[in-house]
Amino acid sequence: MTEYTRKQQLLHADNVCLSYGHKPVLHNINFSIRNIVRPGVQQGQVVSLLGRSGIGKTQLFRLLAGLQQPTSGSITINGNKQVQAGDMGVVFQHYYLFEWKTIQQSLYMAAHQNPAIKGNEKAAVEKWAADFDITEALPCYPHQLSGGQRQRASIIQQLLKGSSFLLFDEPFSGLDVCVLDKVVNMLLQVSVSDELKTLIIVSHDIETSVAISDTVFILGKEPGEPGATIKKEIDLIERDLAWQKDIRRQKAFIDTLEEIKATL
Ligand SMILES: Nc1ncnc2c1ncn2[C@@H]1O[C@H](COP(=O)(O)OP(=O)(O)OP(=O)(O)O)[C@@H](O)[C@H]1O
Repeated sequence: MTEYTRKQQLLHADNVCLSYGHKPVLHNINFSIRNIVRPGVQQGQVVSLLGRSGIGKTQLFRLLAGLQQPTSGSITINGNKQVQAGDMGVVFQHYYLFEWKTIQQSLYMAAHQNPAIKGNEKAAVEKWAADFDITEALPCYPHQLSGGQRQRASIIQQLLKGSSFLLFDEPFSGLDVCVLDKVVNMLLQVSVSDELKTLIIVSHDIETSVAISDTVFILGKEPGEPGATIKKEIDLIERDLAWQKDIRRQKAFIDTLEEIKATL
């Protein structure tokens, strides 16, 4: 069993509800993300929020990103700070990039927003571009890139801004198997780049999400309930399913997928 402790609370959703008029969408959402500490290992957090289509994932994503306010309840980060737009690096499903700027220009712009790399913006852009194999794409405009390259550029853009939270909307959808592997490795690399870095993945791809996460939250709703809520939290570290290569063939992994499908 991997040795680890969950330390201070990095993000806390407290009784979050969201309604549109009389239509409740999210109801009493409660969960926390804590800092994982492993002796001798630099380790960030990778959390997945899973749920079936139409359950409210996008709405919760928008609340977490601070793009929308809950009808009641609160989402706080780093102690007691109410989350606001800009607090989290947000990687949207369609990888928004400035179409009129080259990738290099967009990445420099992101780097200039991060005081921690002031004076070293060029080196930082070049490093991430090399690490994620898009050096050749730097002089190109977004429309000249493949979907996978756009996605990597978009992730680097958020990384350069230096936010401790990165929020991903369906990062695995529409990718072929080879690119999917690259993206998974990239996310894992990002998650260990800083102990306090937290990746939150909102997805309906159960298998890939479970394969790279340490914790899974399942959003669900029973008939008659006023909105979707967190039905289950699965600690994948406790089950010895986190940070493992070739986990997908293990029985415990397959059983966990079945358990999640039954909860959705
Ligand atoms: N502006 C709005 N007004 C009223 N209802 C809305 C509004 N936006 C979203 N909804 C409702 O909120 C619910 C959840 O939608 P949401 O897009 O979050 O689902 P989802 O889990 O992301 O689905 P998918 O996986 O299919 O994208 C749906 O019933 C949707 O109709």
